[in-house]
Amino acid sequence: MEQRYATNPAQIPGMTTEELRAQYLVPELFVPGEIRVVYTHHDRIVLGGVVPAGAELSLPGYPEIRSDFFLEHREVGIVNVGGTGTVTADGEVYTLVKGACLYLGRGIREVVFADADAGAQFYLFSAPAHTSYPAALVSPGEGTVRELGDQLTSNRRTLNQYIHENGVKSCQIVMGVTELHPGSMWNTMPAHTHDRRTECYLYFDVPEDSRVIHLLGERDETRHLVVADRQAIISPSWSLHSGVGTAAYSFIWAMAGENQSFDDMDPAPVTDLR
Ligand SMILES: O=C(O)C(=O)C[C@H](O)C(=O)CO
Ligand SMILES: [Zn+2]
Repeated sequence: MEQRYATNPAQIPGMTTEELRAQYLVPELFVPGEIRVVYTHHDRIVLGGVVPAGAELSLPGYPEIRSDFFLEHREVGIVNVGGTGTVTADGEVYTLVKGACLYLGRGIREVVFADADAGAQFYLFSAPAHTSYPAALVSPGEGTVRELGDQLTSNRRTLNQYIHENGVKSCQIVMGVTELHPGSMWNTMPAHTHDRRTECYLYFDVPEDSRVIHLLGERDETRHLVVADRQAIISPSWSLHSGVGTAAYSFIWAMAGENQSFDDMDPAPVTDLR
């Protein structure tokens, strides 16, 4: 399991592009036939990518988390960004079409990923959990839907909240998917921070010849990362997180930390950005 230690905003001004990418970009989570996981010490989140590629892949209990099985002390949100696939949790089979979200709580011993048709690609966001909430599957578009932004400011988008205070219950995880409308490129602008939670984005459905320019850092000391399809970003609590694509795209956002209030944001007005 790759380890990413926690960082401090004072490190940002001295970092090269390569150093920024090494800390905050997760470039290759989706590898055929593999389960890849990255552990960030920001709120002890584990990000993962699972590509069964015709096989059955079982989630192991990694030595780094000193647990007999992965969900012994954790919970996980899973979104499929590929073809239809199945997740079997202690014998219960869940079928996830593209965009569906599955929550699995603390205590589930065995989690097995497989294709239903072909080409399933599961994204995992896991955080420490103090208790067990029931497993729940949400179909795409069946969470709490919010229409945000405006075509005039190139940020018209549909935000789907899946795991959240008024939806699927969890200990810490808040998770959903935002889809940019055709012709809209900006996400999360005006930007914000939430010093109480770490947030990670997984950009997907980014066309092969397009990129998302993702902004990070404090509002008066921003930097950018150039992000390709199915690459993830770790955004510490002190960092804003916003992006503009060279074409429309979607992204999975997921958070863990002090509270689960989606609207608990510290706004970063455009005119404050440097
Ligand atoms: O499109 C958006 O705006 C988002 O999806 C924002 C993220 O959900 C977020 O940053 C929540 O804190
Ligand atoms: Zn946010």
